[in-house]
Amino acid sequence: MKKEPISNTSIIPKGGAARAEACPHRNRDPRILKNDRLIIATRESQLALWQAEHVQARLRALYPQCSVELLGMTTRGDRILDRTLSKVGGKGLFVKELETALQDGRADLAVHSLKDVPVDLAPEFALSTIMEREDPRDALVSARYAELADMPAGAVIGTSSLRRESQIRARHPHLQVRPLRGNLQTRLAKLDRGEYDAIVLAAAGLRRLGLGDRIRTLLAPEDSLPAAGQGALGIEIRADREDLRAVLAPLAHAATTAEALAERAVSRRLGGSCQVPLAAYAQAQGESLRLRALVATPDGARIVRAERTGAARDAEALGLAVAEELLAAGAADILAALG
Ligand SMILES: NCc1[nH]cc(CCC(=O)O)c1CC(=O)O
Repeated sequence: MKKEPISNTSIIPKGGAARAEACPHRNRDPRILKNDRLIIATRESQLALWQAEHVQARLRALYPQCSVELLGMTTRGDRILDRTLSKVGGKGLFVKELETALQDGRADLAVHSLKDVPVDLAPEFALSTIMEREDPRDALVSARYAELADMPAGAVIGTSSLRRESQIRARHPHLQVRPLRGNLQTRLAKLDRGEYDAIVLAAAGLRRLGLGDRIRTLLAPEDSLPAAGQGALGIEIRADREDLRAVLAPLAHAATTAEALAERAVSRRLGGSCQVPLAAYAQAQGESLRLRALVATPDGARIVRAERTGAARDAEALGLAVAEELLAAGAADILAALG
């Protein structure tokens, strides 16, 4: 296999000189944080930077004495722009370089779109914190069409997500689905150049970048069930950094955490690779959690769905139960056929 060049990294200067004081917790408990400086590893796409800066701002507000800086990195997933990611190795592509920075101590935490975090991390890493979710739905972006149902036969719709593609093909078999890659700005530019009649993107990314006005329609979960973790941010640390768990605890969001645990349990049980059109979407309401999931063939000819409501505190068990139901209802055959 060809060896990729090692990542180019840079400390991104932000908002003046770093302060050098010690970094106590609000309670001034010196055990809480060993260092006076926290470094956040992040990809350098605009969306990744927005997300890392969001975490940086939250941490600075919680710990004003502490210097919180970003370490920007380019991952393999960012460098491979010409191929559909599911064909070249899947989700780990966006995470690995950031994990290397955690491993060798160049960074303390990594901020990810939770959707891009593999369900099974290596044992030396931990998903310590799941933050409040943005709108988890998919969005239709188009200058020409307000609804998928308005698009005429042969119209071209862009997405490189097997999950989106199979659901579109199932309901709108007369449309042409063409691959669409690149960061958000690149994808929008391709649409604006007329390479597509419409594209489908996560609403969360568009909103975060102030591009919410590009959304024509939010797709209902019945039409485009979201991916596990879509719209949520996850913070990854080295599993042995107990000191950081308490530091990050105030950033966790209980309802999103329950939703994400249920959704990720479905992906884990079903093998969660990008090769399989798989969607899992949970909605917490008080103590209860409604979970919907599906597995499809890439052409959308078969879609197996399952839905259950359970207790939010048993989120992972709910995810497993829904996964078992999918398998029994035919997902096992679909997964076997995809190899
Ligand atoms: N797969 C890329 C990716 N990872 C996270 C987001 C959007 C933000 C989110 O879902 O949190 C996107 C873009 C997209 O799906 O349109």
